Amino acid sequence: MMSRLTLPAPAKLNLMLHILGRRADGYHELQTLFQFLDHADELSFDLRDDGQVILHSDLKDVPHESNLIVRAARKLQQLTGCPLGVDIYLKKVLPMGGGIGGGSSDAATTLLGLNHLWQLGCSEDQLAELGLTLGADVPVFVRGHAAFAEGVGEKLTPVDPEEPWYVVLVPQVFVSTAEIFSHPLLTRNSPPIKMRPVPKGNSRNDCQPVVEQSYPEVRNSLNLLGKFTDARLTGTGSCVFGAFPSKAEADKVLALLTETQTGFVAKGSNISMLHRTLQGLL
Ligand SMILES: C[C@](O)(CO)[C@H](O)COP(=O)(O)OP(=O)(O)OC[C@H]1O[C@@H](n2ccc(N)nc2=O)[C@H](O)[C@@H]1O
Ligand SMILES: Nc1ncnc2c1ncn2[C@@H]1O[C@H](COP(=O)(O)OP(=O)(O)OP(=O)(O)O)[C@@H](O)[C@H]1O
Repeated sequence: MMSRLTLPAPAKLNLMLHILGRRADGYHELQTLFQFLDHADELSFDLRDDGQVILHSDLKDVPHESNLIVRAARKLQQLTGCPLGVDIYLKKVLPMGGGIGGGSSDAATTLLGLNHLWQLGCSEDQLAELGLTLGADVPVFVRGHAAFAEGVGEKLTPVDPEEPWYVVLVPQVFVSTAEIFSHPLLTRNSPPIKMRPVPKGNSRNDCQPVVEQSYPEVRNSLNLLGKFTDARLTGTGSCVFGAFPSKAEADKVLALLTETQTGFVAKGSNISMLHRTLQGLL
């Protein structure tokens, strides 16, 4: 009998995000740079032999069957014909609708975790392809390496940017990704850039102007963090981040902002916590 498997589902940042155009199906062509954070949800998997997938979580707003964790597990059963089931326990740490990819990361951790628990032997390519059907951000979490992404986010080139400490502020608003991508004023015609070398400094997120305009809380957080360092939106928000050379400096800045802001400090990492944990199991 295999014991319980516990794995992290870390957050990501989009260090830059350019929108190049819109495809016929409404999805947008992007260029973005993904890096992981050492800050994560935690998922535990207990094997069941009756084929049932049961998620135990305190997430009240997401119905069981539409949770990306359950959807990922079911898709994996369908792909492989696996007769086994699982009890999954979710400890939610990452803010939802924050642009740090919590739901997508949970899905990826479920795919890799169940591939291990159910001993399916699926390749990373297969899991990344399946992941893309769950969300544009899932493949990078399946791969687990910081990357330039093109296409809708699925064409990944691994890269190794610096790994600073980040202050991430979490404005208390929910930003809908679909709403931002359908905004009439969104920039959709950025020229493609050369993805190498890794662009440094003054890069931008094309979603930021429309998000700032629609959500004054986000603009406020950007202004506050911007007093200390270059501050930017991740994904479609609401979270904003800034880099610092040490944990001590990041902690100091967060402490100065805690009166009005919610946030956390986390190290950037080019190999995701999930993959570091899985490597430790082998
Ligand atoms: C903004 C990013 O977080 C950057 O990493 C991702 O591109 C969004 O990834 P995600 O949350 O996994 O997005 P999905 O769940 O696939 O899509 C949510 C909605 O965002 C829009 N969407 C998303 C990704 C993309 N490249 N173009 C889009 O237009 C679509 O309207 C879609 O209905
Ligand atoms: N396991 C899950 N955790 C969080 N959200 C989930 C989960 N499953 C489904 N969802 C749904 O997905 C929505 C987006 O959640 P998520 O936390 O991934 O947002 P996000 O950080 O903005 O993601 P992204 O950066 O990919 O745009 C939630 O509002 C919720 O309805």
